Amino acid sequence: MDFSRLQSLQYDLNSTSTTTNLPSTILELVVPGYSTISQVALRFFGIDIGLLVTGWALVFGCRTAWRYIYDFAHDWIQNNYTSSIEIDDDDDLFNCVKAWLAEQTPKKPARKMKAVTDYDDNNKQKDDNVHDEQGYYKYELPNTRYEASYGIDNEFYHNGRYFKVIRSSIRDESRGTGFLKETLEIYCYGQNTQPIKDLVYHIKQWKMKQDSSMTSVFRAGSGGYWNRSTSRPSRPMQTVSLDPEKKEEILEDINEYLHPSTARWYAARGIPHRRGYLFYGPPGTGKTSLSFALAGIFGLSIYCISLNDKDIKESDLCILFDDLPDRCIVMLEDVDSAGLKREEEPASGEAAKKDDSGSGSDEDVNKDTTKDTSKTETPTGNISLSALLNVIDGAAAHEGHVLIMTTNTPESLDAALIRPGRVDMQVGFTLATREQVRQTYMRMYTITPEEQATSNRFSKIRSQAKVIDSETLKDMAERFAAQLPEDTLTPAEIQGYLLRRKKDPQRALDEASKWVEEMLEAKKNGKKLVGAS
Ligand SMILES: Nc1ncnc2c1ncn2[C@@H]1O[C@H](COP(=O)(O)OP(=O)(O)OP(=O)(O)O)[C@@H](O)[C@H]1O
Repeated sequence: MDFSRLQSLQYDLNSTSTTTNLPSTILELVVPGYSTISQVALRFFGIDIGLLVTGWALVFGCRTAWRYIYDFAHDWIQNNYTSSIEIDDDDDLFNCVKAWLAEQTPKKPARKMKAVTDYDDNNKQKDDNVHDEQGYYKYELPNTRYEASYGIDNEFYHNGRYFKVIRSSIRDESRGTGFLKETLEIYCYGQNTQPIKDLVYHIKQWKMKQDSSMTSVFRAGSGGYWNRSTSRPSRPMQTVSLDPEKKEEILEDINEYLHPSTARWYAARGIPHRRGYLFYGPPGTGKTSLSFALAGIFGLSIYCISLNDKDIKESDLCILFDDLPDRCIVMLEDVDSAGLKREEEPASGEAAKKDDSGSGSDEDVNKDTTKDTSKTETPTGNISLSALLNVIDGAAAHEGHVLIMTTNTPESLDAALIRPGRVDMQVGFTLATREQVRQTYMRMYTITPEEQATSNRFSKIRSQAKVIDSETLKDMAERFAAQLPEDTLTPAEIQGYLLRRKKDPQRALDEASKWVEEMLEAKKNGKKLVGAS
C-alpha cells in the first residue's frame, strides 16, 4: 500500500468531517491510528467513523447518566421510602420464607440461584412410574428446589405489591469456627412495615397448610442447636393401640393445657404454665408412637433430646430449652438410661428440699420411685440431675411446651424427676393385650380409602395383595389374636411379624402359632427374635 499517497490525502479527507464529530485528536488518543482508519473508511467505503463514534459516545453518555440518576433515585427512595424486616436463620420463619420464595415467579428470571435437594418432597412422590419392568421399586433422588442465592435481589409481586428479598450470609464466630449466619431481608415500598407483616402472615398460613399433615422433628445437637432432622407424615391417633379411655384422657389433658385461656389461668394464679408426662413401659410398646400421634393432632413439632448423647453438655441443655418455640412437644428419651449423674448430696440435698409429696399423679409407677436421692452414684453422663431439673422447672425454665419423658424402667427414676409438677400424668404401656393384637392385625390389612383409589395404579408387586372384605378380616383378626398369648409379646414384635407377611393375611394367620412358639422359646433362652421367621 502507498502510505505516502495516503498521507497526502489527509488534509482533504479531514476537511470533509462534520462539525458534530468529536475532534480526531481526542479519538486518536483513545484509539491509536484512528485518523488513518477513519480516512480509509471514508475514502473507500464512504463511512464517516467519526460520526458513528460520536453517536455511540452520546448514547453511552446518556445511558451512564440515566444509570447514575436511576441508582441515585433508587438509593434515595430505598433509604427514605422503603421498609424492611429481617429474619435470622435460627428463626422458624427463615425456612418458611425460603421455601415460599422458591415457589414464587420472580419479576425477572434469576441468573444466579442456589439448588437444594428437597428431602421433604420424598413423601410427596407419586406412585406412578417408580417401578422398573420387573416391578421393582427404583429409588429416585428427591426433587431439587431452587432458592434465592446470596446477595441477589429477589424481586416479585404479591397481591399487586412489589417486594424484594435479599439473602445474605456473614461469619458468626459465636456459633463456632467457620459458622455462617444467614439472614433474609424483605423490603417493600412505603414507610410502614405492615405490607411485609401481612406477607409474613400469608407465608405462615401457607406453611401451616403445607404442614398440616406433617410433623417436624428436631434433634438436639452439640453447642445447644436444634437440628431439623426430618419432617414426616403425622401419625394418625387410631394407629396407636392403647386403652381408649387412657387415650381420651391424655388428649383432653393436653387439649386443655394448650388452650390460650389456660396460660392466662396459670399466670393469674402464679403457677408456671408447664405440663409433664411420663410414658413408661417395655421397649416397643408405643411410647414414641403415641408422642408422634399427639404431635400430629395438635399440630406441634417434636423436639427430641437424648440425654445419652455425650455431645450434649449441661450448658447446651439450657440453651436448647431457651430456644424452644412457644408451643411444642419436648421428648426426653429414655430418661432412665441417660446415666444422669447424681451428684454427691447431703441427706438434705436438693431433691429432699423439694416438695415431693404433692398430688396430681394419675398412677403410681412403683413404690421404688421414692428412692433416696442422697446416695452417691457413679456419673455416667454429661448431665447432672440438678441441671435437668433446673431446665424442666427452674426459675427461668421455658413454659408452654408439653414435656414427655420416656423410660423402660420407671422404678430406676429419681423421685425428684417425676414428682408432681414435673410429671403430671404417668401413662403405662404394656405388652400386647388381646385387643391390641386384634387392632394391630386389622391396621395392617385394612385397605385405606387412598390405597383403594390408587390400587389400580400399583405395579405387579402391589397387586399381589389380597383384598378381603371387612367382616372376614375382623374374623381373621379375632382368630389371630386368639393364637397369641396376652402380655407376652410387644406390639412392635407383632407388627414385625405381620410386616413380613403384609400382603398375605391368611399366611399371617396360618403361621402365627409356629411363630409364637419360636418367640417364646427364644425369649426363654434370652435370644432376641423380633418378627423373625
Ligand atoms: N401401642 C402401639 N400401637 C401401635 N403401634 C405400636 C404400639 N407399640 C409399638 N408399636 C409399633 O412398634 C414400633 C415401635 O414402637 P415405639 O417406638 O412407639 O415403641 P417405644 O415404646 O417408644 O420403644 P422404645 O422404648 O424402645 O423407645 C413402631 O413401629 C410402632 O408402630
